[in-house]
Amino acid sequence: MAKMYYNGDASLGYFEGKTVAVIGYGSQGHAHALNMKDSGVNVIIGLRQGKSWDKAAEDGFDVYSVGEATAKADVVMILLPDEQQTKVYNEEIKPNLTSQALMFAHGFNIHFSQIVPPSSSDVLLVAPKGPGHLVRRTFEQEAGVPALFAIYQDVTGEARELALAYAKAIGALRAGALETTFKEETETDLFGEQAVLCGGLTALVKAGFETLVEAGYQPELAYFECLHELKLIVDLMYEDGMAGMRYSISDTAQWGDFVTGPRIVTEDVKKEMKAVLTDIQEGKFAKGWILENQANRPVFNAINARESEHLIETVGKELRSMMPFVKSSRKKEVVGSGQK
Ligand SMILES: NC(=O)C1=CN([C@@H]2O[C@H](COP(=O)(O)OP(=O)(O)OC[C@H]3O[C@@H](n4cnc5c(N)ncnc54)[C@H](OP(=O)(O)O)[C@@H]3O)[C@@H](O)[C@H]2O)C=CC1
Ligand SMILES: CC[C@](O)(C(C)=O)C(=O)O
Repeated sequence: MAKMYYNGDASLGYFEGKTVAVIGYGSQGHAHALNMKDSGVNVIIGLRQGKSWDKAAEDGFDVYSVGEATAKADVVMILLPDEQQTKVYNEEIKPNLTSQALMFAHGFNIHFSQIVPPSSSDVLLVAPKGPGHLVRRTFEQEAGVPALFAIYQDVTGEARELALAYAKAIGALRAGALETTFKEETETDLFGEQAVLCGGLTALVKAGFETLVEAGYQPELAYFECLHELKLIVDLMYEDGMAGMRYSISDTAQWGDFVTGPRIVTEDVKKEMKAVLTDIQEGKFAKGWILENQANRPVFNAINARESEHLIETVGKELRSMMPFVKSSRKKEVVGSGQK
């Protein structure tokens, strides 16, 4: 088994007398900043004027422009949307860099050569394997979300100590961290979110919901069956693996799981997954996403509008409004682009 790193493998001593600038206060930004503050780290925030600025100030942080925060810090963690990082880096971060360590939560821009860092900075990533709002929520519950860390450039000889200290400060070492490379983190993260966690999952849920509704079943029932219960099933897998989930479900369900699952996710689906991975590895996906942003997101916006009007969303909104115990990260956090 690969070496895993836990709280005992890291020291927060790295941060003594140092300041960390968190650039961006969205999904990941607010979680890293608040968790680090609660861990005793001196954190400042770099932003443009707007909703996130107001929220970070309300949360008690000293907030500066991106350039000012960079200049004041020893460590700069870039938690801007991937597609905006290059411009902000070139215009506001780079001119203020002396020898600050430069950090990322995803390797996209370094791996695909959109950001070329100076040779004077340590360059590393700490990438939580979970949404930012859960990075914060689990931290508050004395738990954590696991993370990957990778060193791209180690000028000071302290980059690894920083990576582990940072992972500890945001609570990731309560769950465990694994060392990787920028290439491996970037390619696997893009694959996971496209093929399984976001793209694969939403397509599967929608297909199930549409199949039931088109066959004349009630949309509310289809929502409970294909979306709501998914969380309850995944919770069991999160707690005890697939065997744990299968322990809790009926034997009838387990038999259906065994004989029908492979009819849904066929060898053809796996073949397509391999093609998706190849597109990622060859930079085709990255190029498409970069160009889509340069064109002002015509395709992204069209699909986003269409998706938000899907029956599963309107029915789900209505049903969830009757379940006040269902936690919503959006109710508390209105900042960030919400695109990731
Ligand atoms: N979302 C997630 O859970 C995960 C994200 N990551 C990585 O973390 C990084 C951050 O992503 P995420 O947290 O989703 O981002 P969000 O879209 O949630 O937040 C982005 C933040 O950046 C600010 N911002 C945007 N543009 C600018 C700008 N031009 N100047 C200054 N501030 C700006 C936004 O402020 P404003 O309110 O002004 O728009 C907002 O505070 C990415 O590299 C992503 O890949 C990694 C793991 C999981
Ligand atoms: C699954 C999406 C993710 O990769 C994540 C929350 O880890 C992201 O980039 O947002």
